[in-house]
Amino acid sequence: MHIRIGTRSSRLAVWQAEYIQELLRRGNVSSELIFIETKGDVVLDRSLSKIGSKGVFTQELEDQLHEGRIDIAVHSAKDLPSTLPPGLEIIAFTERETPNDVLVSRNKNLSLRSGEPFRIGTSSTRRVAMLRHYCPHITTVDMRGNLQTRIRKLDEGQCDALLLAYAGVHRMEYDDLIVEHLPIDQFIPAVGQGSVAIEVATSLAKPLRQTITKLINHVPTAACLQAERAFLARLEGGCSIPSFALAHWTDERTISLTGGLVSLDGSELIRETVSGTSEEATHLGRTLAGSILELGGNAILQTIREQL
Ligand SMILES: NCc1[nH]cc(CCC(=O)O)c1CC(=O)O
Repeated sequence: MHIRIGTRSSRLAVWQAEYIQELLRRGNVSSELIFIETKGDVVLDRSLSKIGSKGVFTQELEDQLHEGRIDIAVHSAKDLPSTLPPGLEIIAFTERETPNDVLVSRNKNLSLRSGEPFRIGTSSTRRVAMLRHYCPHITTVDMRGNLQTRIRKLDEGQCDALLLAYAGVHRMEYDDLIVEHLPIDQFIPAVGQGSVAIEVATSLAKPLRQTITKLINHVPTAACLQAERAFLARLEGGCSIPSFALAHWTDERTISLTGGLVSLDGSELIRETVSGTSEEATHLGRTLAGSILELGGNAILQTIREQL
């Protein structure tokens, strides 16, 4: 068995693809990497919400899946839209890395808790809105590009710190630059943060599919992501809306899902927690989205759509 893996060529994408190669190798499955550029890699002068929220980092890989030039596409689960195009599906999610966000800086004394004003580089609508909500003394600077590019911009003095997913910072071995771990009960991450997803064409041969799922899929993570992604799908939002959700799997096969929405100006933050069995994961996500929309989420989304 040999698998052609499609991946973007940023260092984080390659780390993820090589991690998948290693999981396959443990099951004696050989593989090769095929590098594919996406719009998100090429267009760096516009914010993601302006390029068009859906599939910015996934479209070109999906085209290659459809054409049968690659067997699987590897993505950060966070970058995958909540609804996939017809003919494609996700068959595995890797075990999730610690999901929180971290503050990255050359200045060890910086802290969001101190109340001191400083500038944070980020292009995430969620992070900007959450900072406005929890830390109004902070200024944000719009900043696109992969991790290496952002750290270069930090070093050039375009900002004093970056707000990033721990998963990516750790995988790129920038742990030394972490000056603060953000509290997970306030700064709830984006749906899927910290897990790697495997996307395939629904036509992929069954034995291949079963082997991949067996070697790569982490059942508790997959159940959590199913709940989180159902939440996101119901909000019909990609990365351009400031939504957040994180599910926890407890040993009794129970999932607890916390998530919500924050208005772009940070003035309103709506969040709720629901729990149920892992079999009801999709239902949990939809239920959470329903109550968030009712509790004021509809109005927040309406305002955002008018501004985009
Ligand atoms: N939006 C880009 C992106 N997609 C996945 C990660 C980090 C790794 C992960 O969450 O799997 C990042 C960078 C970041 O948000 O800091």
